[in-house]
Amino acid sequence: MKKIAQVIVNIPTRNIDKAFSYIIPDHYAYIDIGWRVIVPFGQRTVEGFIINISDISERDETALKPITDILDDFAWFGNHMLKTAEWLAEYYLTSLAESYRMFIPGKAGVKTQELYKIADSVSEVQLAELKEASKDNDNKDNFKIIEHIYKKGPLKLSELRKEFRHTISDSSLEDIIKSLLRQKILCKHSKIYKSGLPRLTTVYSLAVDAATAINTINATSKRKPAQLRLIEELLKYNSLDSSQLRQLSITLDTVKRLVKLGLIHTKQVQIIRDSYADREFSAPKLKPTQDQEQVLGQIIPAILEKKFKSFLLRGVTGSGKTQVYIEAVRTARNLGRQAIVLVPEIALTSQIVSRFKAAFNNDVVVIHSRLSLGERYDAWQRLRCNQAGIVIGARSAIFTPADNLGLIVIDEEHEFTYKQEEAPRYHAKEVALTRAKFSEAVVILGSATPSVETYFQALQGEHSLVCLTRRIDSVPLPPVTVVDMRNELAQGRRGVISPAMQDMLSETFSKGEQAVILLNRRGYSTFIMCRECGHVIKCHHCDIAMVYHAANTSLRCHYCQERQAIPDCCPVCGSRYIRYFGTGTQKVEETLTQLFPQAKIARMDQDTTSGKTSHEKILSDFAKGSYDILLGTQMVAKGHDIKNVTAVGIISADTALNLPDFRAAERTFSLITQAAGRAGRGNRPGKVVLQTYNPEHFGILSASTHDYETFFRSEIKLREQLDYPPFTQLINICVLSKDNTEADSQAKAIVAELKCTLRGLNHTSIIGPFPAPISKKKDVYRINILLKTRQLSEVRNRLSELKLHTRKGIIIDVDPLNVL
Ligand SMILES: Nc1ncnc2c1ncn2[C@@H]1O[C@H](COP(=O)(O)OP(=O)(O)OP(=O)(O)O)[C@@H](O)[C@H]1O
Ligand SMILES: [Zn+2]
Repeated sequence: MKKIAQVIVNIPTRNIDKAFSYIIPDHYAYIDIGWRVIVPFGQRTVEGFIINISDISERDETALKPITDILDDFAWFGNHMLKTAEWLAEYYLTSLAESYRMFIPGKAGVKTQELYKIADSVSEVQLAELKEASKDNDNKDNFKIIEHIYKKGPLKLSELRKEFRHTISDSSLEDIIKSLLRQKILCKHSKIYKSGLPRLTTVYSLAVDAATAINTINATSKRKPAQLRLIEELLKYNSLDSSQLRQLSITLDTVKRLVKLGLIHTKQVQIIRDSYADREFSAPKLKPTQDQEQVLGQIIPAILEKKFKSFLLRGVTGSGKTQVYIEAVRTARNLGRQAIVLVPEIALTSQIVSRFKAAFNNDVVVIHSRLSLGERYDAWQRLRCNQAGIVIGARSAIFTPADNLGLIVIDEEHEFTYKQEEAPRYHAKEVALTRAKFSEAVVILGSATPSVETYFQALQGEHSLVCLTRRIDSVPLPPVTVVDMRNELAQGRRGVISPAMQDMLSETFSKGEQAVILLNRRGYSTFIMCRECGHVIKCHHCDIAMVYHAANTSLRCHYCQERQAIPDCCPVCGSRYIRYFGTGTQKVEETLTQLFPQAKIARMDQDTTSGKTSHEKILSDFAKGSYDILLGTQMVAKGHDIKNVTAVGIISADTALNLPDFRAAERTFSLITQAAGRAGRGNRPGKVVLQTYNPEHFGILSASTHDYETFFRSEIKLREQLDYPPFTQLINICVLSKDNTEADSQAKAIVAELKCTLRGLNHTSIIGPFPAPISKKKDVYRINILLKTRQLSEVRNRLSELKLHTRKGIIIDVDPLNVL
């Protein structure tokens, strides 16, 4: 009997949020839940995912349309992937399509192309009439277009543009097409292509034994030498593909002739693209230390048990967490299970990639943003056909279609990059924990500075806490000297580099060692403020301070790229004391060059790393010793392990403290601790100088002693007092509109609705509406409503009934990390 499939159609429209039913035709009777299919949807043909199958009723048989095609010859979604996708939509209040498509390379398995064709209802007679009418001048162009489409068949707009580029302007062409569509002479026709499919190549091999081949050639052929050589090569290599043939200078003609004679046969095989395939990696084989053994002693049994369990691995900087991950992954692989390793950013973490590659070779697949769609598809394909079992990638790699997942590692779990700031606004840690539950896998969350929420959960017993409290070989953590910049100023020292930092640097260079200097800003001097009236020059579109760029002496908005000239005087009070404020990397670079003319400086910030490989290149050149100083923004503080770095200078530790965000202290603590942790990782002691205007701040004090526990105890008290996460959970609702009053009234209306919906719920409050800290972005006004609750799932259920997330101009962010 025929069956019905419930299909989620993969179109990113938020107001369609349910599955649709289609008939499974007899020739696809074998397809099942989790398959990707192609279905008609309204006027269109789209990709869909089967999430359920049921029996057919008589009524369905006539009312429903059939599935038209399939995309793969296997079920793309395993059972736990389907469950994870369903959970994702529910938890983050996004549409089903938005969450299922996360598991597809490029988020879609098909590409659609709009074509224009003559409507079926148009008859020859009508065409003749139109031709007649076109003699009248006004309609000449119309008929030219009709005639062309009639002759050529369905065409793309770009093809029409090209054809008529000399005779009809683009805008009138579009007008004419619109009018012909209205008159129903033309109609739209969408054609779909399967995208990101396996790449195939033809492989040639002998179809008969060599003697037969040679005899046949000798008997029939004129161009014997080339043909005989081909047979010889085939005997040597067994089979050859076209690129190998090219290398051997054997022409396709020669091959074809022998195919025709039936001496050679051809086969299509899939080529799997792997951009790391030819690269060599090496790393010393390390025997786990006693501390690592002790931690692994808890993790490995859990992996062997094939049951869900999560660990928080808190290990000070340089304690050898990577080696723990490697041993854990080895255990999962020995069981034949797969592992996903998440890192904050591939470009900044090439060292961890190299270590895994050195340990596991081609069993590792690296997913990064530079992969083409096809390469991404192939990476996943290698996993499916068991050519590889370990995936390393940034947050989206958590959606890797691995069917037999045994372990998920999240390195530097505190990093904010694990949260996606566009729909679906998921946090990779939450997805990982959920996926691991469904697949009975182990999760390791690793960090020297775990997020306050994760550590709290671990103390509550949600994760098993395992610790590495010492660096490898008990190398001491570097001592931190705190310089109070207020004192410096009081003593008339206005330089960006304090004498203490200068001394540390000269000593470092005199020993041939290297330094990292961190500055949490970019630009020359970041913003421009009037010293008399305090006015700050802001972007007209985004309500955020414009950033000064010395390279082209202009001001630029980092949100919308708008440029402005630098004013001579304050636009508000007219004062001429409109001065550069703040310090940027370029200015620090200038100062360093003056102080240490011999030192070679590598600057790493968003300006110098816009090229594709520049992050990796700068870091690897620095690691090789081509530079003395690595200077830059946050990115210089992360993940690298360079033994010759013995000094770390932190120029201004306070910038993050001033952000309008309850996590400001946490961000500052973790940034300083991570940066300081880059120093002295080899056998030479490290040193850190930390400049600050807030030396009493508990975040800065505890970072200066690498003291996570103390930081956590102070921070968690504040969170409890203010009722912030982890004691509550937040949902941010942002209302967007180009019209300020409209945004305002809509926000007020939503608050009224929320009050009604959430009535009677304890420990739940509605804060706002208030303008977002960045109250305007790209000319769109933004108003926030913040929900704070201890009953997230109930609040989510009620919001889901309100269907807020399907409305236009509303962004819902569950567990937001950033409400700017
Ligand atoms: N068992 C071992 N024996 C010898 N050296 C080791 C061992 N394990 C790790 N190391 C070395 O210790 C150094 C620090 O390790 P790793 O980079 O993994 O630290 P980490 O804990 O990830 O630090 P961070 O959090 O600062 O990134 C590396 O150079 C690594 O090669
Ligand atoms: Zn702007």
